[in-house]
Amino acid sequence: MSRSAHPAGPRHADVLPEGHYTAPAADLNVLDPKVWSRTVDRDERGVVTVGGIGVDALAEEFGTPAYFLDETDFRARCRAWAEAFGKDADVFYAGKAFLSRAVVRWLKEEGLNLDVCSGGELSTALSAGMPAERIAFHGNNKSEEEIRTAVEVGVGRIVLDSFQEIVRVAHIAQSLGKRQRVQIRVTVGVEAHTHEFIATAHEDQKFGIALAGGQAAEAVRRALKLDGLELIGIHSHIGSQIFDMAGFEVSARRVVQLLAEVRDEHGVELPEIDLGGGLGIAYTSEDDPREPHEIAKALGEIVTRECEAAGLTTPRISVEPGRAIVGPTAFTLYRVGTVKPLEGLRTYVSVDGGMSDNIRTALYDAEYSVSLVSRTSDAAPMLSRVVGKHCESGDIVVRDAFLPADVAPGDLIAVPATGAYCRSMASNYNHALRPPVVAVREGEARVIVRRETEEDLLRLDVG
Ligand SMILES: Cc1ncc(COP(=O)(O)O)c(C=O)c1O
Ligand SMILES: N[C@@H](CCCC[NH3+])C(=O)O
Repeated sequence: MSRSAHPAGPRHADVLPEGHYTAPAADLNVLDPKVWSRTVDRDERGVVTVGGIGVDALAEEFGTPAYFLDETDFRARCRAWAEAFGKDADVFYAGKAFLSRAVVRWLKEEGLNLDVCSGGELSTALSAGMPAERIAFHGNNKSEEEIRTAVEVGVGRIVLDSFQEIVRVAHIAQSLGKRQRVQIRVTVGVEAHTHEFIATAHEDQKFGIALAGGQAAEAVRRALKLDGLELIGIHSHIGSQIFDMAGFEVSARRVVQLLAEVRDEHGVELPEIDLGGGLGIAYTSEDDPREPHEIAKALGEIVTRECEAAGLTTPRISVEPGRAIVGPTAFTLYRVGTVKPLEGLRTYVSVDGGMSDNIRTALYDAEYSVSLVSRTSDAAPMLSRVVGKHCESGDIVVRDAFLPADVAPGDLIAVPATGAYCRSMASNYNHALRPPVVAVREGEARVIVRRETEEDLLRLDVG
């Protein structure tokens, strides 16, 4: 993501401070459809609406801060992924991005499968009626209890992450008189172009078993020998928020090479490969994500080509998009509190949430956009930093963005593209109450995850 300093000075700065920010849009009132979900608009009063409901009414009914999730957009994205990959492939929504029972029901209705990575996600999925065979269970350190539950309920696949886990899952399955379908997660040695904390295919990190040095081949050797396991394929996930397809292509090629080695050594053609998730979304107008059909085409072609070259039957492909489905479907609505202009620097616009509802800016230096949504404004663009109310100077929601210079206490501002990894990574820092998630669809809004209350926090504190 390239950013350049804008030549024109904002209201409070004759000389622009250092920072990475895009030039303000020609009209700050215009909402870029790249970063806003599909039913977002402005009404005749200038108030932003989602699913036909104004944010003023939403703030009044549900309070702020709150996440508003555009269900129409979520379902459309599920369908786009399912259609792009077609009947010969499987799409597993990665629940870590955001999971609730309503989401599980939507996934089920739209024909998607689900990737879970903890006992908690598994029980949410099951309690909302996701059939176990449509669930993949991930994790680098699944507990014995989690494995036992997953095997007992009959999840469609467990993705094995280490040599120890191969044995652990085999023993548990055997003790339950079952044969568990499994994939082995390999690290293909790709340096994905993303933040270091969310890249997962290089060798020096905790996930998977390296292809390098024949370790993955050894893992296959061991898994094939164990009665409790039915090895159905190889899994690779190279990281998250990735735009460049090159990493996925290298990964696909290396996974197919392993399938060919397995065929040569064992006479077995593993029927599936999973290329993970990680597809990037637009957080600002400068980001240009790929559409699901482009991704499906690129991955399908590379796998088919490599398999033909190796004389293999093309395996069934699966993918695990999380962010690319839910990320763009929600925005966080905040009420502006203190507005503090710092002469020669920028204006700090404080909101009633912060790093407790969006840790991504602090954790990954993530970039977000922000708009004034309770009204339009013709005021000049003002270089702003949207900050929260936590006792921490790094409590930044949007590092550098332009808001109209007349933004004032009481205004509503919204940060788009917060559907993924915001509510799911939310915390109670400073005893903040985690905000609700409100689903909006065709003129109706309903809470799908309620706001935490002080009683919730006090109940955990058992003295
Ligand atoms: C194994 C696996 N699958 C899928 C995902 C989902 O990634 P994303 O939300 O970037 O699509 C992740 C997270 O990075 C993951 O670790
Ligand atoms: N939580 C990260 C991505 C990690 C994805 C899961 N392996 C984010 O917000 O971008």
